[in-house]
Amino acid sequence: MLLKFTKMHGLGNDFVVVDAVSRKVYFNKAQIERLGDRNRGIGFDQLLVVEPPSNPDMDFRYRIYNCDGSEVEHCGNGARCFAKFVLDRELTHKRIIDVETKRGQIQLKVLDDGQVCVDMGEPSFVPADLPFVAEGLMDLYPIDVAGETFELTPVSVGNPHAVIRVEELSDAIVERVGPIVEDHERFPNNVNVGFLQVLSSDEVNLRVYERGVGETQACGTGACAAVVAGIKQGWLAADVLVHLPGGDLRISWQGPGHSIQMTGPAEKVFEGQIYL
Ligand SMILES: N[C@H](CCC[C@H](N)C(=O)O)C(=O)O
Repeated sequence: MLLKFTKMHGLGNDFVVVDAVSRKVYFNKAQIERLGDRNRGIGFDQLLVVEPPSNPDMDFRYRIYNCDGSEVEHCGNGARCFAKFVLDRELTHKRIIDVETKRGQIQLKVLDDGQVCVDMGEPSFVPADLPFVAEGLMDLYPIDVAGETFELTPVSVGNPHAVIRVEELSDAIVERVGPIVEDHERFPNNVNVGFLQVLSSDEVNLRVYERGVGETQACGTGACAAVVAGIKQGWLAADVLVHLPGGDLRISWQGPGHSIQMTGPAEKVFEGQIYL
């Protein structure tokens, strides 16, 4: 089967996007891993599959797969690229788009400058919502990583995140600690690991070791998780500029009962086709 796709990225977090509205297409785990392989396939952090909605009140459904083939609940950078994709391909002419994902319903607004504002839904700090194995509710959760103790804030943005505040964002800590926490037994479904350096109450540096991928140049849900964790801990204000290796995201959260708002770019790189 000849598969047509669009290669896109959000701040260097890269995607292959497939239109499964015009023509149904399904992928098995092995196909996703091969397509995602940067040496033997196309290469991507995530595969995004755009489908018709199951709920008639929604405009689309889109499925998200990490390059290891695992299907996940939410993808912030992917949501922005999804919005650009469906407008570019004239699958819709709406600039406010309602979408079903595995985590639930989200709303995307395509702004006049081409940036996309995403209502990312409400976060949860309840360990069971990630899931994260914990004796009870705490502010910060100590976790043992190869004999060293780190304090983390568990956050669900629909997908699971462990946010660890650090004084310095060294390669060593991301490369050493990221893989161990991502696969830690206290996260039964694994976890995305964010390393947060607070510069001021409204500006941070962030690196994310993503579940099922490794470190990416940017992580939208990771930026959301880091900001709401910082607000919960009293480190951050309601509107934060997040510097990621691939660029900046603006994240806003007005507190419990409110959705997180994320605004950022979406870029198309090329269109291609490949035999599955
Ligand atoms: N690796 C994530 C999914 C992609 C998230 C990231 N690319 C984003 O922009 O939010 C997970 O397994 O939950």
